[in-house]
Amino acid sequence: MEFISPTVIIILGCVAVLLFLQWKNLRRPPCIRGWIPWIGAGFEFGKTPLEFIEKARIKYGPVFTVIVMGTRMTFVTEEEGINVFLKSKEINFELAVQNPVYHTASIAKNIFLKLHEKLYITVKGKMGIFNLYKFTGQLTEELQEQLQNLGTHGTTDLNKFMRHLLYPVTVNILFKKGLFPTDERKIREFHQHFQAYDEGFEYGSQLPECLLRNWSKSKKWLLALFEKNIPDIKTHKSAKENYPTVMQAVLDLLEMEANEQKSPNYGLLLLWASLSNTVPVAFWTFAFVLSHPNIHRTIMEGISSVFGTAGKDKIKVSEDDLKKLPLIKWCILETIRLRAPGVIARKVLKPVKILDYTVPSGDLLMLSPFWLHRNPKYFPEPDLFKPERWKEANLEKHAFLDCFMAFGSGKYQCPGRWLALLEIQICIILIFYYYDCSLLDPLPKQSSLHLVGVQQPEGRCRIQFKQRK
Ligand code: HEM
Repeated sequence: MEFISPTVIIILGCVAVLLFLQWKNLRRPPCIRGWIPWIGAGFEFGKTPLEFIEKARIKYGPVFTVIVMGTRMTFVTEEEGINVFLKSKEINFELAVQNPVYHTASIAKNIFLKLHEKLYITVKGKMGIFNLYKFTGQLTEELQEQLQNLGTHGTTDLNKFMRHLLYPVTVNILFKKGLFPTDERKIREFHQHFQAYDEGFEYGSQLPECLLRNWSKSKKWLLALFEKNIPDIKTHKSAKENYPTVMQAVLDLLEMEANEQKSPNYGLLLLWASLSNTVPVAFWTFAFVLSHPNIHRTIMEGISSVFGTAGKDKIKVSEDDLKKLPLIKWCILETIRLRAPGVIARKVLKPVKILDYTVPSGDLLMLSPFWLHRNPKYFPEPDLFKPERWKEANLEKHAFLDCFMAFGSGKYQCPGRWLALLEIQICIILIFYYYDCSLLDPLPKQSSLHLVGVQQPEGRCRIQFKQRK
């Protein structure tokens, strides 16, 4: 009988260990690839993407990859993966969004990469916490102006109402006072095109424009609107406010960088970013408050104690007034927690290890704030609307609750977050100061059709309003 020499056994053992280690290192997360090449799991995923993610997590575990339209998306849903998403130097925001930016705003990838950081710093500075006070007076005035058109009483669709209020206010503040049309027909056109652009944004960010005719028409209409108005925005000096608007600061930077021809395209991006999430969040906050009578009553009492009971005169809202009404801010944040964006994305630059898996470079690493906010480990009783949980947050120091990720994370988290909160706070104060309101329909369901941005309502939701005496 022949024996294998001990040396050979040792060598074979070493080879086996090496192969095992290599296999372990290259072990990729479970992958859902569908059965049609390139399209991958596109059809299943596209039907209800939010539900798809949760079902996949239950079936495949905390890290899994989905192939959709040739793109590998690796989802992380638990601590270790989330830590990599938040802290690893091997993942990148700009490379993850350059493609969607190219498709939705026709900004070439090299221009986007060259200018992104400078533009981000400019926009963040203009809307940062220390400059916020500059917006308070103007927001209050613009909102009051819009509310005057509402009349003394009536019934209206809440979503439409929020659009009619916030489209003009946001455009006039971020771009130029008076830029939003006042003529009925033009207002209708703006609404129609912005809504079409917003609704098709997710498909528009992935598919060639020639496949989306109506969406493309609305995109061109909005670009033409900016093309026409850029010279005016640039030279406009407000009689009252003598500091440049956010868009004026962007235009100055583009001029310095010799990229003025892309001004309308950046105008379109700013317009979409400023409205697409803020309007539905205002809608949901209002609907949540009205469907919780105790909270509604406490808010009304708070507003009366700060501004008086009758609601006819124009009021001024100060930083101090806002501090006296913390429940309103908690309601907004609790709403954003419950209706948070479906996903945020980063590009993997070098392979990263998560649990026992290696996520290869080139993958999009995806985190779902929506599902993270529904994890009872981080948010007890996650499905309940509980504004009081925000008592725990150090909002004075501008910190949210741990694991609250609705505004993204890291270096490039949403630069408009403080402005969005301020705008909705003042909006709620003014509506409740002037009107008694009630819901005529049950709280609508949230649509699970979209992953980009916050969830939209599904079905109608009307309110009744009556001027307070
Ligand atoms: C409740 C309302 C809002 C929500 C939930 C929201 C959420 C987000 C999220 C999740 C991101 C991506 C961040 C990341 O991936 O880490 C983002 C980016 C951005 N947001 Fe917001 N946002 C809101 C309101 C606003 C407003 C009012 C503005 C402007 C006035 C704005 C301007 C932007 C811009 C310009 C970016 C891109 C930043 C970059 O390119 O680096 N957002 N937002």
